[in-house]
Amino acid sequence: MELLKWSNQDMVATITIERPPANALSSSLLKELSAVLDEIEANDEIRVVLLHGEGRFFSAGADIKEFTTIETGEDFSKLSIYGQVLFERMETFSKPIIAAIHGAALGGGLELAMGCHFRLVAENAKLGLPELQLGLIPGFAGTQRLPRLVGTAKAAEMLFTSDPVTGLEAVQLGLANHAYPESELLENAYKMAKKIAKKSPISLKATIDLLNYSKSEKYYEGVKKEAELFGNVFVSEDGKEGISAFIEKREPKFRGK
Ligand SMILES: C/C=C/C(=O)SCCNC(=O)CCNC(=O)[C@H](O)C(C)(C)COP(=O)(O)OP(=O)(O)OC[C@H]1O[C@@H](n2cnc3c(N)ncnc32)[C@H](O)[C@@H]1OP(=O)(O)O
Repeated sequence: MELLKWSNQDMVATITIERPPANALSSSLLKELSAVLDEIEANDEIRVVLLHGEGRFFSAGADIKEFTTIETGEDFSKLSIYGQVLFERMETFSKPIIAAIHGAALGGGLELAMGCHFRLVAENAKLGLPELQLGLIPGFAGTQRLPRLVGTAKAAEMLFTSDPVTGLEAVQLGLANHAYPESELLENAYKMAKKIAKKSPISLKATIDLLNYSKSEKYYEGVKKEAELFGNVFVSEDGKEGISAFIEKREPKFRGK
């Protein structure tokens, strides 16, 4: 593994995202994550998974620079489906997965965290789905998971404005379970993971299976539609403008085309 490392101690697997400077989720990183999940799934000594990021951020989202190498709307839809399927696998995984978020979880980074069973955050972390700032929309099921966690109106505000919430606000909204000073986040996350690891893996798996029944058919229809529209927005002029503006570090000018 080049972009992730993982270790196993006390029946807790800790996965660390290591892709400086922003832990952006390139397609290779997503493939590595899938391979790590295969290994963890097959390892009976692991009962809980803790996911966090090395460096300044948990993850600043999908790799915006890689977007410039993708040409067709169909290929963007394929990328969207790849992330959706991977994060669905996490939410339906046989072992609990906890995200420990410091710095920022933005765009695909927050979508990755929302694919975990719950989130623990640093008080000053920033969590948001800023894709509309890029002339795009979320594509890794964020449009469906965010409203389930924070309600439709707050999700609409976060999406329309692109403004992130802090770790403390995320707890008030139900997006995260607990907030800690950044220096104490990992220690507390690990403590909770070890507590969960003492439970029977059979009842943990059964609980995860049952929690997933709270997702309706509409949820899955929404995820499918998201992938289709994700492809559409990328081939719009505004989508190209938003990505160029990010790379050139300037404000985008959207024209509705
Ligand atoms: C399906 C999923 C879709 C998506 O996820 S779309 C992406 C959604 N995410 C975003 O829009 C977040 C974009 N990033 C930011 O807003 C900011 O960055 C941060 C708030 C994370 C950090 O800001 P600051 O502290 O001022 O640092 P900095 O100079 O902007 O970033 C440091 C370096 O990291 C690169 N970077 C940041 N985010 C991404 C990204 N998502 N993809 C690729 N590169 C990224 C930058 O470009 C820069 O790099 P350099 O030093 O070479 O200029």
